[in-house]
Amino acid sequence: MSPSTISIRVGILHVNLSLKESSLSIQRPTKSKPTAHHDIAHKYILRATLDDKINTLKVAYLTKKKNRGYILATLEGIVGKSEVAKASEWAENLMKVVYDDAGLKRSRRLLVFVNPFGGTSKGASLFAKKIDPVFKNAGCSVEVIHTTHQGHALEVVKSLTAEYDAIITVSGDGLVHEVLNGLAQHADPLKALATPVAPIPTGSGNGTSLNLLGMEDGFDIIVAALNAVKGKPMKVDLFSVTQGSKRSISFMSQSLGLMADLDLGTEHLRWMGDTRFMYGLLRGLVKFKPCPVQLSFKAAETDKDKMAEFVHARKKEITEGNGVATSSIDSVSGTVGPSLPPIEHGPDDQEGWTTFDEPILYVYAGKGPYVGRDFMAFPVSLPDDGLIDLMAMSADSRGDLISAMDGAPQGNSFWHPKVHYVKAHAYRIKPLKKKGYLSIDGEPFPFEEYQVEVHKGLGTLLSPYGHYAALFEPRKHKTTKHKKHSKEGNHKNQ
Ligand SMILES: Nc1ncnc2c1ncn2[C@@H]1O[C@H](COP(=O)(O)OP(=O)(O)OP(=O)(O)O)[C@@H](O)[C@H]1O
Repeated sequence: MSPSTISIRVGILHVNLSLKESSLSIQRPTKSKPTAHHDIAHKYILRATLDDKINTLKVAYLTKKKNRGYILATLEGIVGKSEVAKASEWAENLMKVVYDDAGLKRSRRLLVFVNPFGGTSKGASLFAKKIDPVFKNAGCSVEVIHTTHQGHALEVVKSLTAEYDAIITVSGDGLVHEVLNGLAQHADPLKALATPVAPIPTGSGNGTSLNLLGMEDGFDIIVAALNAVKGKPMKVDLFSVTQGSKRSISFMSQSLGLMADLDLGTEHLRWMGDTRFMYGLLRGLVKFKPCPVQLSFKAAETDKDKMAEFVHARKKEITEGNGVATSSIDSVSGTVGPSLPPIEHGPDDQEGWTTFDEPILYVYAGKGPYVGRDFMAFPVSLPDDGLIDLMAMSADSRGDLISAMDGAPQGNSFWHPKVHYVKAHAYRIKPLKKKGYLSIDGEPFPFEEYQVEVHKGLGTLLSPYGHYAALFEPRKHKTTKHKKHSKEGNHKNQ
């Protein structure tokens, strides 16, 4: 049987390391505190190695500092000569428990893109000082590319020949968008898109990290680095956005009207970090300009309560281990296929479409609950339901907008009666004026006619949980049930 406890000498202190069921207990007994110890949960352990040339055992792990988030910690100590074989076995056993038994591959091969100009331009130094040491201490092999221009990551990924366990982006959501489009343009796109992508949040829009890691850890670059090392592949739907003959991949959101203005119209305020989105919202409130577009969609579900109950049940199923949201690295990298799925809901598809015929303040569509830390726009979004969450706000009054934004970080806008929310297979936008902003995954696109449809499970992200981390509950009392779209005369069936 493998030894569960090993003793090392750190300076003049003797430290006992005991492997427990769900943690590693580090005991540093002193005269005054003979039972002093702290426990590290298995998920935070990066690696244990024994260097038998210098009889040294090293354990690398993450630990939480008060008011500072997580930091990388290492513990190194000398093993007695007679204990070297035991220490080697102990280290191997620890690696087996924290990687193999958890279905995780050790020492991942990572391709890392660092955008030196993302967010407040701290990506390169954060990578060198904080993120890379986590990868190295976890034993990962790391190939780093500092992007020199927009489209750089796309060009590299498009013609990748080597295989990686994951592609890591050190930037915001824009670089994830670029990488996914590069994978989609690869000669073998389905296999390429099975390579998991994991963001490390150093951009100004980091909604993907929030969705994967949750509100508490979503901006913690160390937790995001841990996700790169130990997260499990989670299949996610991707969208095809078609404008004329041009097809792009979107993974997160498309927005028009107020929600696009507050993002693209505040580019010059990047120094503000994500506070610029709040500034943009206030400016939009003052202007209160309707969005000149016609929206039509192919609905799958229009009942908000049913959506909330379904997402709640699905998360519970995954948390209790009955869901199948994640897979092992080996099983996803085996997927092969010749080309991207065809467009199914092109202009020839005319059956079952509904047109929204009220003046619209904004259209927001996407996947993943958070679009930023101030707005859980799609609280009932699921990674792989094969549907896009589509929201349109009626342009009735400023008061509606203010009340709809009340509780926006918790997803409460969803319940607002003027926020029309459907789960759709596809939707189309026809601009009614020449000028406007169209933001796709936070990137500017031509304000022209387009259509979006969903490809179930086409992309892969790394996730610690196997589901989006956002917390959102079905409402307890259904007192003021929202209007159902199809029955209220808001929409025309074509
Ligand atoms: N070296 C570079 N120089 C200029 N642009 C770059 C570079 N590397 C990547 N980009 C582009 O910068 C854009 C912003 O990236 P990203 O969203 O990841 O960061 P961000 O700071 O959150 O920006 P945004 O707020 O615009 O979303 C993306 O379009 C990306 O392709």
